[in-house]
Amino acid sequence: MSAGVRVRVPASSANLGAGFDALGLALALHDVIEVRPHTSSLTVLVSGEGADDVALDESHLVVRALRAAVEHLGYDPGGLELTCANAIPHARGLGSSAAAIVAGIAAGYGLAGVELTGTAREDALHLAAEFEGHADNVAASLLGGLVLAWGDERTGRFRAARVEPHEDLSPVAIVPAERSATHVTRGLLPEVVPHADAAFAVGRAALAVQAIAERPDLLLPATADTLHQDYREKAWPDTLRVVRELRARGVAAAVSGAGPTVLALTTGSALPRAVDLTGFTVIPVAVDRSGVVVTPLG
Ligand SMILES: Nc1ncnc2c1ncn2[C@@H]1O[C@H](COP(=O)(O)OP(=O)(O)OP(=O)(O)O)[C@@H](O)[C@H]1O
Ligand SMILES: N[C@@H](CCO)C(=O)O
Repeated sequence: MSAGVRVRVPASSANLGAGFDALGLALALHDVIEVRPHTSSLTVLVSGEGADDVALDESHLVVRALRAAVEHLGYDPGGLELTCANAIPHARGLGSSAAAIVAGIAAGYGLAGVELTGTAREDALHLAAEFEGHADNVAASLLGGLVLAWGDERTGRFRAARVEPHEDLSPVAIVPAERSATHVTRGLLPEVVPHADAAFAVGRAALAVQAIAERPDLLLPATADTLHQDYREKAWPDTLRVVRELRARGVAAAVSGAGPTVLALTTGSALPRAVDLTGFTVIPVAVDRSGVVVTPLG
């Protein structure tokens, strides 16, 4: 029987401008969970982010994802002790829910002795994306680097491709204290957008892949958006002010995921002092290139 597993999972920033629900970048800010066999059915201990407010029972997001994974694999892990050391801020647009889901699924695979490679990894991605509702953040947390995510209209399955980001890329997360729930700001989006806005977004999202992988000099035009940021402005007006002021000064800034964090994609230069960042915490954060890592406990 497995002595348990340790799982390290990265944060992520989705959209990256116009790549709504399609592009994601893994960030080197990690939650670490450990899962061990236990005599009682379930014990959950949480430290760090969310310690005061997440559920400590079967409804805990990591537990729900782990249960879904072992059920999918036909494995019964018995009683479990889960400890979570969380560093990813919750409800700020840094993919905390996706990281929790990927951590739970990876732990389930680890307990069942199934390596997250090949078709097992493809299955895990689909399972995680079904949980989250879209694949951009979960793909980044699973695979690391830059990810391009899509749903296959033939099979109904979520898929993702990984691209290696340029070595000079230096993301900066500009994180406000306020939270914003993704399901709330998704509710602010329109059913349809003008064709010209869709055409603009297609070009910029495609450009974003090239800029992040090969051409950091193109990051500013590559991170312009017409699909979601303005529609969500009333949820976080100060976030959009910061995005606009940074962009006006040549910094490739976009709303991170569903906000309210601002992601600046720099090549190491300092942020302009003229932009008022009062109330925000500035966190330079490297690209995570490895994705989720599962280690057996001895
Ligand atoms: N490590 C975790 N353990 C348990 N629950 C979590 C964890 N991380 C996130 N959650 C749950 O997910 C919620 C946040 O999810 P939400 O999708 O709104 O934001 P996010 O994932 O941080 O940001 P975004 O999706 O915009 O990148 C938290 O309020 C909490 O209920
Ligand atoms: N693409 C998602 C990312 C946040 O989960 C959104 O913007 O709603």
